[in-house]
Amino acid sequence: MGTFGTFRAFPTSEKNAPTVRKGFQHFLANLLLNTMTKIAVIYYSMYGHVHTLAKAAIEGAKKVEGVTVDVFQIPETLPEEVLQKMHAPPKAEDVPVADPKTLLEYDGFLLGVPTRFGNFPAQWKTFFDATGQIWQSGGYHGKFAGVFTSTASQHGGQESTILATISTLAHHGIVYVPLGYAHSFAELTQLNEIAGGSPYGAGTIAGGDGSRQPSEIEKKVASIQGEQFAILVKKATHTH
Ligand SMILES: Cc1cc2nc3c(=O)[nH]c(=O)nc-3n(C[C@H](O)[C@H](O)[C@H](O)COP(=O)(O)O)c2cc1C
Repeated sequence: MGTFGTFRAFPTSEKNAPTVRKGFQHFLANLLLNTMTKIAVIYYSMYGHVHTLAKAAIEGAKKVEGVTVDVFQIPETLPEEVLQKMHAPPKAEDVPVADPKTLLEYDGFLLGVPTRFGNFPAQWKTFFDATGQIWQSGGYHGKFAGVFTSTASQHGGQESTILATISTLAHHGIVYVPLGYAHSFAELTQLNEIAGGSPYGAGTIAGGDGSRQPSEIEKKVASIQGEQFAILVKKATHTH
């Protein structure tokens, strides 16, 4: 290690060779990572529905070569006592909690946003409200975001919840990426069964008591959204 023909790239000795080798491997890994498109799937989920859609979106995004996908959850703002009264199960332990600064490293975000009165929840609002400094410095400017959602009822905010996020994205200069119909026409227009989702983004319908789980169609749409979002962000950010 350290020599290429007669050229000595690193002043290595037998003793420091392993350290130099490790450093070089680290350098190569970083170089590779910098050529990758980085996507973060960030969600808030009180009862697990949005988390399930997030997993499907991750699966879709991971199909795209040259893309890395990380997952984060939005910090809870409600006290444990209130969560218990709301019958909220414990949060996923294997998903790190998002910090606004962490997101600076990513090219695109897929946001999982369950509805609250057709709008986004206070947990998401609190997270966005802590991004003032990043907003001032334009830290998120030019990044991309897609949004998926969950509602209790069929018409309780599948579209409006996603539309409500757009003002925040606009202020940050984040480019909103809709799902559209091109790759999910059959799923979004079928009338054989009740399903969430719209051209604005994937969605699930949880039911009034939260007992309905994301259906196969809804998970498929979330996966399509993840994949198409990853393809677009990759195209937009790594053109060389
Ligand atoms: C305060 C509050 C307001 C809600 N508002 C609506 C609403 O306007 N429309 C609707 O369909 N569901 C509404 N819901 C139901 C949630 O959207 C539903 O519990 C959520 O989508 C489930 O996703 P999760 O399991 O990922 O938390 C509301 C729930 C709460 C707690």
